[in-house]
Amino acid sequence: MSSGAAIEVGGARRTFQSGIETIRAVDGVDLRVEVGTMTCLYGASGSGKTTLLNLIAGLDIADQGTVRVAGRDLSGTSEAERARIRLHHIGVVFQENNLVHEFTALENVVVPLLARGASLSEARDEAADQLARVGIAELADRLPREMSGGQRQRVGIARALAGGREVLVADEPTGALDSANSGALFELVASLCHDVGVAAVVATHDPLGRDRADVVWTMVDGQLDPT
Ligand SMILES: Nc1ncnc2c1ncn2[C@@H]1O[C@H](COP(=O)(O)OP(=O)(O)OP(=O)(O)O)[C@@H](O)[C@H]1O
Repeated sequence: MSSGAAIEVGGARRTFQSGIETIRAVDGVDLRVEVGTMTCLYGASGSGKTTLLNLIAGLDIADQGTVRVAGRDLSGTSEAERARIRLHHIGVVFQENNLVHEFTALENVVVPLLARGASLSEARDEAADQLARVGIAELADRLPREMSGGQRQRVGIARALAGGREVLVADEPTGALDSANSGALFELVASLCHDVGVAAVVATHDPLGRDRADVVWTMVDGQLDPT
């Protein structure tokens, strides 16, 4: 397995203007996430976790500093270019899994593979492999509403990593799960990092996530404190 940094954030700042108030949501963050490791961002509500994850996922751009993900510098890139980088390298999972309700588990995972140019049969084969990797091969033909919250999040992770994306960005992925399902989901993310070489950064309030992570940072007022 290769080593090195999958994510390198240097001196990143993101401010928001709210009336006359300037909010420093991310205030000079340096963060390095190695290939094959899980990093947990812990911290109170409003401390800046989502804003930082959005910078790493290329959903937003830093006002200052650099954000390099999978060897690409996201600063100064257009939205279209960042969408292309996400399609190939960065999978994103949210608290609400954003699955397409009318599609089966397999079809949800097929979608990004088709967008990357795979044929339908290649995409179906790979999607089945991805579902097996997250432990729900037998649920391939179920609709999201026919699955538990934990199973739906597993489909979300399979979709996020489909096509060999090497970086996983997860924002409160267990926010809607009970503790048994949360523990199992964090365990899955850790094993994808350690066994497959994914680099994951996970924002959570859940101590179970902190327990599974290789590296834990606490975010306070837009800054990172080592834990
Ligand atoms: N688009 C925006 N416009 C103005 N302020 C924003 C915007 N996005 C975030 N903020 C502010 O930036 C700060 C950090 O918010 P952020 O959502 O990153 O925190 P968080 O740690 O993810 O919180 P939570 O755990 O509740 O999701 C907060 O003060 C928030 O109100």
